[in-house]
Amino acid sequence: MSDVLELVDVSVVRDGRALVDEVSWSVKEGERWAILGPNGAGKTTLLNVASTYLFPTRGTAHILGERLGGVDVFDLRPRVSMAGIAMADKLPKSQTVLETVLTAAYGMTATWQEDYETVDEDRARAFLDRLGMSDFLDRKFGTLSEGERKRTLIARALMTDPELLLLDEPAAGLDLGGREDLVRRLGRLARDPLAPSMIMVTHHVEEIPPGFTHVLMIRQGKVLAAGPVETELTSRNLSHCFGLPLVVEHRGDRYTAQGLPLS
Ligand SMILES: Nc1ncnc2c1ncn2[C@@H]1O[C@H](COP(=O)(O)OP(=O)(O)OP(=O)(O)O)[C@@H](O)[C@H]1O
Repeated sequence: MSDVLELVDVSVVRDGRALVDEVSWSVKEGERWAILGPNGAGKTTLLNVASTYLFPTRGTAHILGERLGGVDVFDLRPRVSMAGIAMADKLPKSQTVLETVLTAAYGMTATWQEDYETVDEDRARAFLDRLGMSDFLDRKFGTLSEGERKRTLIARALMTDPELLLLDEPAAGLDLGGREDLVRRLGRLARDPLAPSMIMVTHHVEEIPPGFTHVLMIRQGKVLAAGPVETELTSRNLSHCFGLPLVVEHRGDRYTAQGLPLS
């Protein structure tokens, strides 16, 4: 298995503070990682390095075998896709859901009278179907609910056929039904051997989809645990990560966590 991502002693320093602090981490092809950590831990900063949009202040980052800083990022970027709420702000609200996904195939955010190939349109429809968005193809992106918007963004991220898919808090802001629907769909994607390697940032162990193989826990920019979910997603590690006593339970292919009652 080759490395999709390899960070060696990576630090990202702003205003004299290390937002990411000497992180060494490698993601192999086919792995699905969940990044867990409290607010401000550096999760999004790490994801921004993986997406090639942020260069480390120190250390080396290899993404899909290319060294960040030693390769033209414009060659690398089409191979990595990010589905996050930051992208939603860049997409025209008046565009339809189908157009929103289709434009990704052309490296654009808005339609510009391109002649879309039927094959691209078929792929866009198929990804939207996979994310349960078939009934929304002609709806304006700006009129979608939070959950519908998130599912559209994931379909859009898959449209470029990336080798690495980055998901920034895909279930944040969703109601229970929306979360469970998304977790099931991400679980199906995670188990698809043809799907890209995946890294997902989340605050909640309940949001880790079945089929996710590894977990990285960070706190104050430092890695506390990294490895297979079965061995690393423990009460001890999670308590250390979030700074209070937590009990992790594993039921079926899902996880839950609860704080211990105050004595
Ligand atoms: N450009 C910047 N300059 C200075 N500090 C920054 C900058 N960007 C982020 N930070 C700080 O870096 C820390 C890590 O931010 P980051 O967004 O990576 O955390 P996070 O783990 O994703 O947090 P959250 O769970 O709240 O989204 C935060 O304290 C944030 O305020």
